[in-house]
Amino acid sequence: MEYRAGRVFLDPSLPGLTPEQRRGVYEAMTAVLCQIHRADITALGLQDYGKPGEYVARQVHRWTRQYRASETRSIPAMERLIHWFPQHLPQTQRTAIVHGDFRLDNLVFHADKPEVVAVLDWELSTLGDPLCDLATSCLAHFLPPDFPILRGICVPGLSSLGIPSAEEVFGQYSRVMGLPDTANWQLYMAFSFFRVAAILQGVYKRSLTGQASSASAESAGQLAEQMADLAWDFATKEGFRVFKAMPGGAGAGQGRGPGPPQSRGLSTWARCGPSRPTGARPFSSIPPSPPPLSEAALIVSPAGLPPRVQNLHLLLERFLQDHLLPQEQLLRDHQASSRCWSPHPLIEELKEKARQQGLWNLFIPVETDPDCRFGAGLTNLEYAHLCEVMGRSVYAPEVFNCSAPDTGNMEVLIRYGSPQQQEEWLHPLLDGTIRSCFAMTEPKVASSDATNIEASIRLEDDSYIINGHKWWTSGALDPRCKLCVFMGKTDPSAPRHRQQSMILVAMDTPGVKVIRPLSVYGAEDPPGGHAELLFEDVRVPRHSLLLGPGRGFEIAQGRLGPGRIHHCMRLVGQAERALELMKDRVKSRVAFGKPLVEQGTILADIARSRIEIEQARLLVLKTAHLMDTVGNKVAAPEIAMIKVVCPSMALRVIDRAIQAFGAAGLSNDFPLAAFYSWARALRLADGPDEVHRAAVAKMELRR
Ligand SMILES: Cc1cc2nc3c(=O)[nH]c(=O)nc-3n(C[C@H](O)[C@H](O)[C@H](O)COP(=O)(O)OP(=O)(O)OC[C@H]3O[C@@H](n4cnc5c(N)ncnc54)[C@H](O)[C@@H]3O)c2cc1C
Repeated sequence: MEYRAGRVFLDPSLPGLTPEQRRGVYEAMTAVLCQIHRADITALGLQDYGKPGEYVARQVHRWTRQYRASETRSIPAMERLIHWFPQHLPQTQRTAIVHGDFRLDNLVFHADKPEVVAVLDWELSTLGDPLCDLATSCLAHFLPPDFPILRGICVPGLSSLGIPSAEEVFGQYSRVMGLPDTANWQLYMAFSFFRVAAILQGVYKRSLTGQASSASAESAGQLAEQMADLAWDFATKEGFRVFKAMPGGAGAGQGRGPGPPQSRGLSTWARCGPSRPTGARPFSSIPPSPPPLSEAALIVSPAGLPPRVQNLHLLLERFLQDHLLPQEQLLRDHQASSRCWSPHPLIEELKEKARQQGLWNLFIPVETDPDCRFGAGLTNLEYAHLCEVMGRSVYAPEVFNCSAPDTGNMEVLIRYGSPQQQEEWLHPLLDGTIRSCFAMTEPKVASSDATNIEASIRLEDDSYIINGHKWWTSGALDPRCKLCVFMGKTDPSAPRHRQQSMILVAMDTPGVKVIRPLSVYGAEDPPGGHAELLFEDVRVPRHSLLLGPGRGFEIAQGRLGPGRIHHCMRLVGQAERALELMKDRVKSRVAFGKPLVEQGTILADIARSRIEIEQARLLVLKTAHLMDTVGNKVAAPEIAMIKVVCPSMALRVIDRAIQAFGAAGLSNDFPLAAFYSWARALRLADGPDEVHRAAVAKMELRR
């Protein structure tokens, strides 16, 4: 050993470096690992440095033993892994010097150049399978930034930071080492996380016996389970790869066989990095009718989500718990104060925090944004679980830049906006620096039938002149609202569904007048509100029209599908929170000599609520799954069904919670009253129940 001066990077996201410098650092890391693995053991006289061969098998055995010795309860994923590994050991293993703990913070870098000058911490080094080191070097790729024992870089948009994805790291390694491929890398990731889980379980056991005492030691038990789940997720992907490679395996494709039946992990992996193979999710070749739902295809619990999404789920839950729910009363009080029409500064602070954690623009479906240019590349099904968490607080969607009507407007701009429209409006919306509204409904006509809309959009020279009377334009009163997506008629003589167009109107254009805020059960929902607006000879440039004249319905269809399901996902979350509040309340209040929870009617109400939430959630998840696999058009019956089911379900659950709370349930001291009025509004907003039921019946009769 010798003294070497240089830099040690403790934060793997490498703050303060440019994307090129970050890439350079990660490439140097893999390059030095190749150098270590190339070392000639015999020439160095290190033949006895460890046992040759069977390294992974021995390691699995060793960590299984360690785990068993510190087991405090059964961790299902550990049991599955212990059974799985011996049957899936690598067929061929090279032997090299293995560092044993090869991580970025164990390297010293040159002061100016992306070059490793020293490798530290060799205490676990031995002879073994070098791919284990490579997998260890990629652990951070699958952990969130605030993971307690190892800072992670599992955030959306990793490639924009310049950091190569784990897949790219494995690719670089196999190129430099001249290996044919490292197709079984997921096995090595599974092993690495298995080892981390076993270590954490050991820490947890020591905390129980008083040998290790800190808050993080106590939480190690929970983390051990999470790591085991992550390991199992990689194991299932590896199992699926082997299954596909077996004669008849891939072609059979029926989800039956020795491997797990779904490739969800593979597609998730493909979406994580910039090198997502084109055609990995063949949307265009999807059959037109819904395929049978296999058990694994429909992930009904967050525990079944791919690791990256599980992490987002965990981060969201923690964010709500730590930062948002404790501040809700403050925000409610602000909304009831005389300053209510100015957004509370806390919201902007929380937005910044959420953004730093990668909890930002998660709503954009991978189908709309296959290269993850704007969002996190989640499927609707994955987002359903995350959006449900956001539904727990009425303030959450805005904090994560996932709130209506901005989400619908952003999706419209991604799908149909010209580069100029995207530059002007989409980017500030994605950044959360402005907000927007959507003006379709009019007071003078029954707007549940959008063909009734009377507002006019008339071409004059190089401008469109807009005239119309709108109401219930949500969000229009927010001082940050700069854009209105306006629906009106460009050609009243065209066929019924070709008369309407959508056009982008800057809110400060002369002629846009706010008449008043409308109220829902007396509440004006500041600072966005629901505005009655007058558009009088509003002149906007010709290029503000979206997609083209007469294409308003086409855009509305693209806009409303995802928007509707997002409302439903959030309503499931609202209902969950209402039930949770109800359970806490009835355990702590005593009436007529016993806790309320012991009253039969209360028990029946709790049971009814649980049953109804589960039913609604399953239908929401099925709808999301269909949207992912067969598209919004084929999923139209389910989209209409959930739009009817969820608001009514939430209303019943929230109403029972309010009843159990007594008068307090109606007050501003709890979120229940706001939940109730919003759920009620959603029986109308985005189309009344009757219209959706009529659509379901029509489609049913056509079947
Ligand atoms: C809180 C809130 C926020 C909103 N935000 C927006 C927004 O941001 N932008 C926007 O443009 N609009 C918004 N809306 C308006 C909403 O979309 C409309 O209220 C809705 O489409 C119904 O239109 P309407 O109010 O004109 O009702 P109408 O069309 O007059 O219908 C009235 C009733 O008639 C019945 N009905 C209608 N059709 C049928 C049928 N086929 N069969 C049987 N019965 C039927 C239903 O009971 C319906 O509720 C919002 C509404 C609310 C409450």
